[in-house]
Amino acid sequence: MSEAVSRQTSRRLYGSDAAPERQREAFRSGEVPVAVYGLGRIGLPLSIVYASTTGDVLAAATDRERAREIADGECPIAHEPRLESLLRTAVGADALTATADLPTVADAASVHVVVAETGVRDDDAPDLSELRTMLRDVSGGLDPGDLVLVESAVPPGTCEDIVQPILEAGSDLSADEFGVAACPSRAAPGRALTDLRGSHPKIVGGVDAESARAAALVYDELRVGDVVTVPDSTVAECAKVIESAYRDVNVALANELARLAEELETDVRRAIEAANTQPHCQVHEPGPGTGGHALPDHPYYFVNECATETPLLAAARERNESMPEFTARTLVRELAAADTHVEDAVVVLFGLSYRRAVADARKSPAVALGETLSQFGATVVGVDPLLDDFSAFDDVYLADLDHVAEMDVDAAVLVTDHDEFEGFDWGTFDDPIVLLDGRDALDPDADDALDDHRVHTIGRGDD
Ligand SMILES: NC(=O)C1=CN([C@@H]2O[C@H](COP(=O)(O)OP(=O)(O)OC[C@H]3O[C@@H](n4cnc5c(N)ncnc54)[C@H](O)[C@@H]3O)[C@@H](O)[C@H]2O)C=CC1
Ligand SMILES: CC(=O)N[C@@H]1[C@@H](OP(=O)(O)OP(=O)(O)OC[C@H]2O[C@@H](n3ccc(=O)[nH]c3=O)[C@H](O)[C@@H]2O)O[C@H](C(=O)O)[C@@H](O)[C@@H]1O
Repeated sequence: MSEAVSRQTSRRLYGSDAAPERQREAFRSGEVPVAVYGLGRIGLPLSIVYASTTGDVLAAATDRERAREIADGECPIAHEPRLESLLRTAVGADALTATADLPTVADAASVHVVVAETGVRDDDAPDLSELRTMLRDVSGGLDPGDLVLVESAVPPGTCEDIVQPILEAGSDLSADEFGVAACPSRAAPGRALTDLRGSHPKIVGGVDAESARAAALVYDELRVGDVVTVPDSTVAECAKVIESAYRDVNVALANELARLAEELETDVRRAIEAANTQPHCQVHEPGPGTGGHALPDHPYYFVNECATETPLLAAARERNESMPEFTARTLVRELAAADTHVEDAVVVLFGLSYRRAVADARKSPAVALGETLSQFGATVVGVDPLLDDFSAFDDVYLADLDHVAEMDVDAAVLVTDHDEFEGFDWGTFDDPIVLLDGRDALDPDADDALDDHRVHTIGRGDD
């Protein structure tokens, strides 16, 4: 094969007959044009990891405003360490080109990384609408030898049954002319760049062996962590869903055990900690519920998409989804013990995001908790120093942390234990309040300011 053709094939990885080292060199040098579609919580950090590896990535957003913002080096994602500075560096070095011109991007790239939001709809059926649209955009510019890497979390079988057919239909190519691999992101918000660089292995599964080979080469160059190549794309998709389902079941176990604390009149949290000193026992932590993009959604990829019954996964979902109401009813009981009726109560929710250190209220337990307490007649106030989008909280008044102590408060619930609450002076409330700790974040023995308040911790039946 002539040098020109060989160099041409080194622009493309899927089916390339260039020597593997030549392919790696072509990828690292930016000769293999890469596009990342979807510049959100995962896609934007990922595009920066690509930019720092290849020196030239096309970052494709649907939203022209977001593309302009990123092209100007402005970072739309908060609370991701180093993201803002690395974005400015990548844009300044012309290593990252942000655009909303999707057809041009799709034509230019030969590695297409798709990071569309996925999840389930209100009826808990998979919602792949954003991914389908993104794939149609990609298919318009797909060429023989291109490789599509699906980073989104999707139901098992998606790459074979949905991704490939959409790409074939939109490109007039046959499935054996391009590669598709499931490469589900395992990054956690708040540490996305660290995780994307390789804090744990990257799972890769191709619709065929050549897709898997090319995808593994890309991630081996991109990351310091190991690449785990599994037999096919469905196995990779399944692994991601299993991770979330395992965590959901484990948290559901912790929450179910926590509900026993009152009856047993014991410290179930401490008992879990003691049980976990056994290497085969790793029960997670009880809390007021489970939010985010994974635990509330991914188990339904099995429960609602498989004909085979999965009662354990369904039960875990039910247990975790009922924790906000359990938390609300526990608060009503504690208020009554303090001679306060919930209808007369002003209740402050500390932490509205779905977990600590993130600014994201997606399916946060605080949403259901606020709604339930409002239905019980309470006046509910929310405080979250990280969050900037409060659109999920219809029934909740918002307050700043600095002003909440000036309010006439009857109760407070620690829903999400942001670090920003650690220095809060609980002594600034004029009168004793009911204080429900959903995250075992308070320490009455160490903090005298708590002495005047009626403190109860979910999972503790002896406090
Ligand atoms: N957020 C998280 O904690 C994690 C999410 N994931 C998975 O990563 C995937 C993406 O999640 P997020 O980044 O949180 O979603 P996101 O909603 O923050 O980002 C998706 C982005 O894609 C853009 N977009 C939609 N259609 C597009 C198109 N046709 N072309 C270009 N851009 C388009 C949207 O405007 C948005 O900015 C999901 O499958 C999720 O399950 C995986 C690990 C962690
Ligand atoms: C298997 C796994 O650890 N998945 C991670 C998870 O991250 P995510 O940001 O959703 O946070 P998380 O720590 O799982 O917490 C989810 C929810 O569950 C709650 N939670 C979590 C752990 C626990 O012991 N108790 C508990 O109540 C959290 O408060 C939160 O409301 O989901 C991410 C995702 O896929 O969206 C994934 O990339 C991350 O690696």
